[in-house]
Amino acid sequence: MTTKQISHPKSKLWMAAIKPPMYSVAIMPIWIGTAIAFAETNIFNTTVFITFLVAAILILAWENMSNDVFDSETGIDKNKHHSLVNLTGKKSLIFWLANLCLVIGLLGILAIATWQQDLTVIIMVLLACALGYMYQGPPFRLGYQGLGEILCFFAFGPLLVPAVYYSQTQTWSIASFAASVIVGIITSLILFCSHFHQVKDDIAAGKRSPIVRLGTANGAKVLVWFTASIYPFCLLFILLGVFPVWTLLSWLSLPYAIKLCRHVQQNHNQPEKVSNCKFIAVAVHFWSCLLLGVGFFIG
Ligand SMILES: C/C(=C\COP(=O)(O)OP(=O)(O)O)CCC[C@H](C)CCC[C@H](C)CCCC(C)C
Ligand SMILES: O=C(O)C1=CC(=O)c2ccccc2C1=O
Repeated sequence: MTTKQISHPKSKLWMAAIKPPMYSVAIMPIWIGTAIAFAETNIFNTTVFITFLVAAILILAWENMSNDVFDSETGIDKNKHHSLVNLTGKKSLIFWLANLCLVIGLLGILAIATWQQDLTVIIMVLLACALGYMYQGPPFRLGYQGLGEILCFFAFGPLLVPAVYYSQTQTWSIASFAASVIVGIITSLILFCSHFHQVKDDIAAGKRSPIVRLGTANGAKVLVWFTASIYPFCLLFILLGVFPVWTLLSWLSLPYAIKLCRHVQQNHNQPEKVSNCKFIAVAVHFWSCLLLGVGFFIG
């Protein structure tokens, strides 16, 4: 009985620390880049697809583990019980595990570059990783200046999606750049949502997140505009003939987008209630990206 009572919250903390749903932000750009490549060229290289997928998951694991390590140094995570460093008490173990994930992930991308005899993909992924480091690592810590969303947009959007397309085809595509704008915006929205419940801790640690800068009420308004923007963007790309009409399927994610905006508007200043909004944003990301890729496939 006692073991059960203690072990349940502990396992919940571990799940919160590992955050499995968050890994869809690494998977979906690979899906979309590959779907566009297949739709436009009929090329699908399974080995490259699986290698990129596993590498992306490992690189995101590095980003998240090293985030807990770097945040433990600034004191911002002192109340975050689900930080891997706080959970294990072993900062250097987490640091080296993170680096191991990064090295294996980058070796996967290097393998793709070697098969292709072309450094383009590894250079683009290295640039994305550099942005990921600058978000949280010393001496930059740009996330503390409120610049994380811009880095996130470029890393997961215009760097990653065209890199995936290139890994399949060794050419460029306007559609992959257009799709990368949508993927970049939705991924940055997840990061934006993750700040609403942390205002107090962020201010105490000197982190000027966008929500600290704007206030939670204005942040909720900005969220609505950016969330809404992805749907007209999709329509615009269809009207311009860049996307097939079937990509309108991504509009089926609208109920999640509406749920997200309503939830944040109602609870923006109540940390316990708003804290789950980043997972609603993950659902918007998942469904809109999945259906966008399906639209390319059918189209
Ligand atoms: C670690 C990230 C957010 C956590 O932020 P925060 O410290 O506010 O959260 P906690 O409260 O949980 O401490 C994500 C940061 C994203 C970053 C700006 C860009 C990452 C780039 C990737 C490493 C590139 C990935 C490429 C790959 C998938 C091939
Ligand atoms: O823990 C988080 O809050 C986030 C983790 C993460 O990997 C990620 C990736 C891309 C955008 C946002 C986020 C997070 O917010």
